[in-house]
Amino acid sequence: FEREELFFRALCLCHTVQVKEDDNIDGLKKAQLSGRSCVYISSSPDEVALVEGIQRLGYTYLRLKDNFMEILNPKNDIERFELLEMLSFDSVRRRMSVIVRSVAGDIFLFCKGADSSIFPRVTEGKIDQIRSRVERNAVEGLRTLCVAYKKFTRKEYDSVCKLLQNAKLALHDREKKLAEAYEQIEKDLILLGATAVEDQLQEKAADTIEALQKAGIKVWVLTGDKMETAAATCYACKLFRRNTQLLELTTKKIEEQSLHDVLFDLSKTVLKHSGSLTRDNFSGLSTDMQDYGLIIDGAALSLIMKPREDGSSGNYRERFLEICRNCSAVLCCRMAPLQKAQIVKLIKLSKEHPITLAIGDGANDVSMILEAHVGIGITGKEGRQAARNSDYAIPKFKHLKKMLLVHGHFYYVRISELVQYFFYKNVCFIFPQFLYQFFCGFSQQPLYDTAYLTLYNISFTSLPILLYSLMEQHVSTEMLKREPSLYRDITKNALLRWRVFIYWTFLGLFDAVVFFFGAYFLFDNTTVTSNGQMFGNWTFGTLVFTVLVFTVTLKLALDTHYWTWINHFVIWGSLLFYIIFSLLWGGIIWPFLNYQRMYYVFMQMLSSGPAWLGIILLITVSLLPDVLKKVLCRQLWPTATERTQIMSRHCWDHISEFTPLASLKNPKYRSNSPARRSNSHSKKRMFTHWRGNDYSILPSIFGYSNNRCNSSKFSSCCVKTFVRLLLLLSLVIFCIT
Ligand SMILES: Nc1ncnc2c1ncn2[C@@H]1O[C@H](COP(=O)(O)OP(=O)(O)OP(=O)(O)O)[C@@H](O)[C@H]1O
Ligand SMILES: [Mg+2]
Repeated sequence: FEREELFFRALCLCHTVQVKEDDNIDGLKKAQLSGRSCVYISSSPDEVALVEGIQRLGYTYLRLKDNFMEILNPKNDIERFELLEMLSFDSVRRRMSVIVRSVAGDIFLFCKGADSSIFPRVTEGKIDQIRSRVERNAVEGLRTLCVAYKKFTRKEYDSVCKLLQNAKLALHDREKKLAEAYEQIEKDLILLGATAVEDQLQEKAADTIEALQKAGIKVWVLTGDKMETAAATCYACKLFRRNTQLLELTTKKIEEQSLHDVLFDLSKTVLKHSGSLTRDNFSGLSTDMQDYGLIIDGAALSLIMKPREDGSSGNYRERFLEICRNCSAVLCCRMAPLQKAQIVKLIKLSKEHPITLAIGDGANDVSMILEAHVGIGITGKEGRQAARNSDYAIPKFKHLKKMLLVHGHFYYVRISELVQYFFYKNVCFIFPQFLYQFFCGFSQQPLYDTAYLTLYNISFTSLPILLYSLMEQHVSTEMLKREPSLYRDITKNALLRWRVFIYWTFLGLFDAVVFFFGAYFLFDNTTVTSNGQMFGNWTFGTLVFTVLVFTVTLKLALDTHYWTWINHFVIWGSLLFYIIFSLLWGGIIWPFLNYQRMYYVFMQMLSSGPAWLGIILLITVSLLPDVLKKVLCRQLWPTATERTQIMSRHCWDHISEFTPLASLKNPKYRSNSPARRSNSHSKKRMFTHWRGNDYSILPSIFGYSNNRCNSSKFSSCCVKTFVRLLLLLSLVIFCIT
């Protein structure tokens, strides 16, 4: 064969592609019948691309059967090669080889792999020409591979066989021995040529990365690819921009200067510009500063990680991390899979202890996916290995945006409310019992009836928070997607800090004190109902419990922004259920109870005017501090999310004037919008379905809101009507009593 012909045969034979044989037509027939349309599958998309590409030049890989690889050449002859050995690909060696025997009896080794691993092994061929071509292709962002071959004599092949056999049968260090054998076999090659394959970015990759950066997430790219290719990809996905100054920490640089000097120079450069301003460490870039992008390769990384003789490797690592902290993006190229994991670990254990997320699609990403706090696998062309080892699997990279910025945000808010609300409602529940035992000296008797004790957490107050933790959307999905910076409001565990936790606990204690002493003073002054009956201890407990159930449920109603009919059903339903249960529990003589302590207690309590007044006043007083705090904080120090909430109501408010609002493009809103628009014309007001009561309802109830009241049609009206009714009722009762 000529070298050129050998090159094509090498591409046809040196791969792990399988031919999919469906419809009972094997590759051969299919190729002959229907103009060569075989379906190729492989875990490496590059190989599929190469085999398909070579097909266009007239060489069709047909199949591998009984250890014979068949190819159809441009003259329509079928050539058969016996596959003798396969030296499979791995990401450390970065190359693979096959040893085949032609019909004429010639034995060839075909090897293909990364330029960095092929060039040191070739001794012949147009080396310089091909090298410069490969460089040029890589700069354009193409994935390049080099192809080389070697011919074995019979004797040479026998010794190769023996070498491989020994390595394969070794009981100890088999991996190492195999690697050594491969190293010996794949040398003194003759360079045949190089290939370049375009690796297109997935759709919206650039958009996703931009959004992640705006959200304050620092993006690092870890790849096995060549530096030039990887840098071009980073430009294409806007990780590097035109004004990004690239800093290189590569083997080439380290060969010129020592590692120590390179690190020193780089840290001097990055610190010079950042000056006294401290960057937000691992959580993003500031726009007003010079942007730096760091490029580091695998060899340089292993030098940094290598412990020095004096045992002071920590020094280099720290300096490296210091440089990374001051760069807006970091690109790690020519990384072996374990190095990817090493990097993740290094960041994870750095002094800020940032939360790491690794996302990848190939088998070489598995180790870093396992190492990171959150591992995400993309199911795609490179098989399912990454997805199978991940915490979450997604079909496309672009889904990461919605997953983190929308669902991640929602679930964080939901979970944090769930956890703290649970503490809160149980503090409210338990603390009055302590007060009761302490002040009233009833060490044996509980404050609440057994049924109330049992049902408080499992039915009276369980469903509303459950629903909240599944459905709450404090801002709309569209808004979160459009404004990635809202994610910064919840970074660094903002909603589960000690400060917030202590606030909730204090709120619980305050409410408990209000319930108990409120009821206590009420009982001190009014111990007799209108018909002359005395109030007892059980009535006292029932009163406290009623206030408790209403307060904690209404507190959640006030926190809910996203109102659907299910929320209404569950929240008002829970309260209704409590009332109906209490009426039945005390209103009927239950045959299965030996004694009935609660008989007629609830009804008796409701028949007393002061009890009604007490209940309403206590609920209002216990809800008030939280409402006031929220209203004040919203007005004085609003977070970005709160500003968006306020803004979005304004948008709806003036929608008749500014109709082209982005969210109107969303079909969800579009379907509603005509009705809404006509509504807005008549009332000059726009109602939104969600964004129920973000504590601007309450100012509007009390008449001091500067936002025109335009909250959710149903929910806000319900809440407002409810509060107004309560106020009215308490006034009436107050007058009567
Ligand atoms: N099937 C293959 N045969 C020969 N060489 C390959 C093959 N696949 C990849 N290579 C070479 O080995 C290098 C490292 O591959 P590896 O799979 O570790 O990373 P990658 O695919 O380049 O990038 P990423 O880490 O983003 O998946 C590649 O850049 C390429 O040059
Ligand atoms: Mg790969």
